Amino acid sequence: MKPASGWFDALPKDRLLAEFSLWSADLARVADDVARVDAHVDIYHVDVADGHFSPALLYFPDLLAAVRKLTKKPLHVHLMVDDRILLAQIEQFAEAGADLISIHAENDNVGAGLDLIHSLDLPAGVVLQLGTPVEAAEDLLPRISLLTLLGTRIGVKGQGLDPEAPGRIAAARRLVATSGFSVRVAADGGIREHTVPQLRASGAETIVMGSLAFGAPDLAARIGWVHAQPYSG
Ligand SMILES: O=C(CO)[C@@H](O)[C@H](O)COP(=O)(O)O
Repeated sequence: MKPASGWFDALPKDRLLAEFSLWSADLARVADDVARVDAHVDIYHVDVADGHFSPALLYFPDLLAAVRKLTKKPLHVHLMVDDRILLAQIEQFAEAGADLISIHAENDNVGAGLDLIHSLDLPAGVVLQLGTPVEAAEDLLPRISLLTLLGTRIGVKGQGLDPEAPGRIAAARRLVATSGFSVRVAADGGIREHTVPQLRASGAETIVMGSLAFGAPDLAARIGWVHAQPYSG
């Protein structure tokens, strides 16, 4: 069973949450960017990619440990890594200060990974790539706190939202509602001014913001706008 995830359960449920993707921070000045945006962040999103499971190479445990010293806000680690290193990476990122770890449903070791995350007393999430049926998450719902759906190809930023993404978010919300488990649904990738209302209307409860957050001309106004997005489902 999943451990109690106090901080995650305590986040507001009546508004869209802003996850700030540190991949889109100024990577030469991460500390400056964290100081600049911290007051507006609900959760930091930390992409970890190994160049195999995902084409990118991103973040590593010592870097997360350095970020951990910069903020008290929650750190959500999204592991896009091969099965050969998945379990070791979970342990290392937990040790480095992750508050929530998400792994991919496409990993063969997803069950063992969720067990390990729970044994480290952390809430767990599962992420689905675009081509993976939403129903692949059904049996995992009792064991997770967050279900994230990629809206773009894995490991490439700056892409537009896939047209199937809003429908997949809606399907994920229906799956969670039918299950009766307490799992939030997140949208990751393709988060733009014109896609946020669509994703929220489809049921997204958190969005992973890259350039839309770090490049905002008025960050307070933009996050206020995100928090105020209506959901009528
Ligand atoms: O994982 C991703 C994109 O797939 C995000 O974490 C990136 O940070 C998004 O950056 P933008 O494309 O929104 O600028």
